[in-house]
Amino acid sequence: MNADAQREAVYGAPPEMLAVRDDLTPMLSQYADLCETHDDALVLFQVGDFYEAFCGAAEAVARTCEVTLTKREDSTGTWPMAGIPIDNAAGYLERLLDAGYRVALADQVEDASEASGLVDRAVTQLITPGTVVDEELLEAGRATYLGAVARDGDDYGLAVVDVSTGECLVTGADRALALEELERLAPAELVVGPDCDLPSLSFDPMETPFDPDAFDTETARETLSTYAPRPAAVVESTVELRAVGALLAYAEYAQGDSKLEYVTRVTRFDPREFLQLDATAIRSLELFDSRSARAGSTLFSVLDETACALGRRRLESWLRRPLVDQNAIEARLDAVETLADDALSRADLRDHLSSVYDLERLVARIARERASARDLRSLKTTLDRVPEIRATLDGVESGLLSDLRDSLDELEDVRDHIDRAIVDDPPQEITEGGVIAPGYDDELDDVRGTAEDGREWVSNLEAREQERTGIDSLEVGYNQVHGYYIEVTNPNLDRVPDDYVRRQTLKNSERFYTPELKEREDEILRAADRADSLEYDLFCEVRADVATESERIQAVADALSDLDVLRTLADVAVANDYARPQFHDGTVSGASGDAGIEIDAGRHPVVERAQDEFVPNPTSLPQGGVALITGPNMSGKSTYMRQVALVCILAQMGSFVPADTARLPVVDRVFTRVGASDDIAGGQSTFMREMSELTEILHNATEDSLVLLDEVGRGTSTTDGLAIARAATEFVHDEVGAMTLFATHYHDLTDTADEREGVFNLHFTATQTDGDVTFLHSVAEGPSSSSYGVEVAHLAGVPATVVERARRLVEADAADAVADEGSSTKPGQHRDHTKPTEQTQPTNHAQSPQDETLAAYVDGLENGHHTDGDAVSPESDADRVARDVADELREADLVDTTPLEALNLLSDLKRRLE
Ligand SMILES: Nc1ncnc2c1ncn2[C@@H]1O[C@H](COP(=O)(O)OP(=O)(O)OP(=O)(O)O)[C@@H](O)[C@H]1O
Repeated sequence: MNADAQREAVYGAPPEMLAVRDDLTPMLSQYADLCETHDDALVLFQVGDFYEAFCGAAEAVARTCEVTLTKREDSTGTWPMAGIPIDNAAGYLERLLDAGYRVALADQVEDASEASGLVDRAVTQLITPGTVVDEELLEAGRATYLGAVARDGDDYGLAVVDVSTGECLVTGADRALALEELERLAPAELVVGPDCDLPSLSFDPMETPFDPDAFDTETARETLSTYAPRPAAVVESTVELRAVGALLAYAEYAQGDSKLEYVTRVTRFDPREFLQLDATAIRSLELFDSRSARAGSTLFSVLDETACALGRRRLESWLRRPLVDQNAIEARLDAVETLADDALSRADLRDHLSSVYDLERLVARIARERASARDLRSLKTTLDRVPEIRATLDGVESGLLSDLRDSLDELEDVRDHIDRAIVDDPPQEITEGGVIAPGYDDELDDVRGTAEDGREWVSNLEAREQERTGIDSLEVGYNQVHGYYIEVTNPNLDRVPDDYVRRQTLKNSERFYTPELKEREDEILRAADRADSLEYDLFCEVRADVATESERIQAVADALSDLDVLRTLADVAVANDYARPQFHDGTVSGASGDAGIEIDAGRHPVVERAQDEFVPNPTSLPQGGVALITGPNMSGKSTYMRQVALVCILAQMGSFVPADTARLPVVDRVFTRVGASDDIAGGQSTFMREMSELTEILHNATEDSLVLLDEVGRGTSTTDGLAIARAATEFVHDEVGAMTLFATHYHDLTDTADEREGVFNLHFTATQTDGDVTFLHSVAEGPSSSSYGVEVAHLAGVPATVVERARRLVEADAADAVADEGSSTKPGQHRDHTKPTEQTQPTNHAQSPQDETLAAYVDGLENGHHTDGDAVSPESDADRVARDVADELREADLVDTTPLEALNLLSDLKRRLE
């Protein structure tokens, strides 16, 4: 049995109970019923202060939570049983979730003391990765999404909801785009509609089977209409409607079949309204997760100076979805600039925002009737900061900041209500009194007065009775079991008056009560009980009243989230010396002239923080330009390429950038094919993965895209790899026109620059002394002459004998190559590195408009010409190159040449000959 099957085996009613169903005790019968109606989860059944599970489920709970497996015995049998204490259930629930269980909490839904017979129980909450709402089980700064996908032919609908905050998003797209969006949102749990047929994803959501009828168009419309009166105004297609309808239906089911009152807005978005970043780009640019040894160093960690959880979640969402609307970007940049120039306001804002509670989750708890009196007070404390925050923003220049200021509703009515109703420092429990402030409710004040008078009477009793009896040691006390008593020590018992009634005998004393004391006691207890239940009712009323303002509070939360991010970006810009990026007018394709990427002294925001010194580098990548970047291993090629992409991403999320100046286009997508990594889980070899990522880029990149290619082709033989690299470079340049940075160790590729105007060479250099290489990390024009691979191997500690042998092999190979070229290559017979062999031809998918061009392109390469019709004349070129090489060899001064220089020269000559 696999793990899933093992878990599912304990869902549903235990077969051994079903076998004696009619004989079960009423309680176990109720348990079996609830297990049957919730047979997609492990039912935890409230019995007093514990959640209990029986039979197979008990064994699973005992094993997973490391609690004792006990048994419950009754007339119908002996049932294995395990229980977890409700008071600290969170830790145990987390273990069950981590082990992959779905858990249904069957709570007692009536007061056990008021129940006649069996206490009523119902499943109030399903706990699964996408439906958890308990603060302890949620990550503070990260949205936890529950998602649903629906399909209609080639169209997909995708919806997500964060049940802890009420954020609900829906979108629709073709398969590729929908999958990309799914990867970007990475819901923790996914309800998959009929026929969706999803591929394996790069994250690992729990896939939840749910009633396929929920995806039915009419059912979905009905579900959505309780959240949005006019569903048609929210979604743009039935497939979107089906996704969001099913999503909300499942979320309601998970919350004990109740409407999610705090989902006050369903927001539709179009993925094309954002800079598209697929999972590969997000991963390889290390936006959120670090793959390198510098664990924890990600772009997000560099940016995360947020003051509150609201800001942290918003920052994550801005970084995942940079904008493409230039006006919106500029509005954010204006706001960041305003705050960057105003250290005082920035500090004030930080101060205020750091005492802001997680309003979104508070509101959700309030609406779900799970908020405590402390939660209401936290809400009040947070709202108290709003006027101060507004005041900080008084007279700000930025349009966005003043809009945010205006949307900060001070919610005076809500604040005032909470302030009047709830005491300053309420207890955690809401059923035991002490929650409602004096003066809020007349009846409560009366009842409290009665109890108070009674207590006062009791507190004076001791003195009165001492005087009446003449027993100085007489004491009045109280205990939970016996209530109030008058205690007299044994030597004084003969002085006890007649109206004393014996209550309890101790070793050295006797305890008594008087009829009057009893009467007062009953009065006090009645009044205290009445006060507690009145307080509870009043508290629920206040909570319900506040819940009706959810939408207003959410709007404040929204504005505070944005503010915290803008303030954070300003802080980061100042602390790290970032500059405001300038955008060209319109996108690349819409502009003329200087439309490419121009960065002066750019830095990699994460690497620069991880080391003492960082060498800034310029970038000048014109529209449609392809930069081929060569240089030794470890010289900084990948860092350089990534820093360009990160600058673009930062700029489009509204952040300043690590550079002296940056003039940028608005790019529509950032594509990366960076580093060779196996996708064993996805069943792809390194090379297959590399090729499918390349295919993805060649199909989808546009002239507004930025493409990073790092060592494409290295997963196969040199000849094939080089051919693929060359064909891809030419295609990206000739057909796609995307701005491209291509790092390569194929030095032979660099001559593409001679053939195509938009292709140019950049290289990174290193100096070598006594066999050791020092990297300069600075980019320069033109191709590099050597990769210094053997020297880097030496630096990395490869044993000296191996390094020495490698060095000799390289020298011999270079010498052979020269000899080969001299003896066997005749003009017109040079090796054609551009010609892919059969098994490496890119597959013709013929799916996108670019496919046909791509296929034609590869055809062209095979037939020795290019699709752009530029006939090259290999023979005359070869003659010329051979002559130049011969001249250079003749002129070389071998006496003053170091072995490395000789090797470089050889490599260069060889490259040119080939
Ligand atoms: N501009 C820079 N200034 C200072 N250090 C740098 C710079 N660029 C890169 N480095 C350092 O050099 C290391 C190697 O850089 P990087 O991985 O970019 O090299 P590479 O040329 O892509 O190597 P390979 O070809 O082996 O993939 C980085 O981890 C970083 O520590």
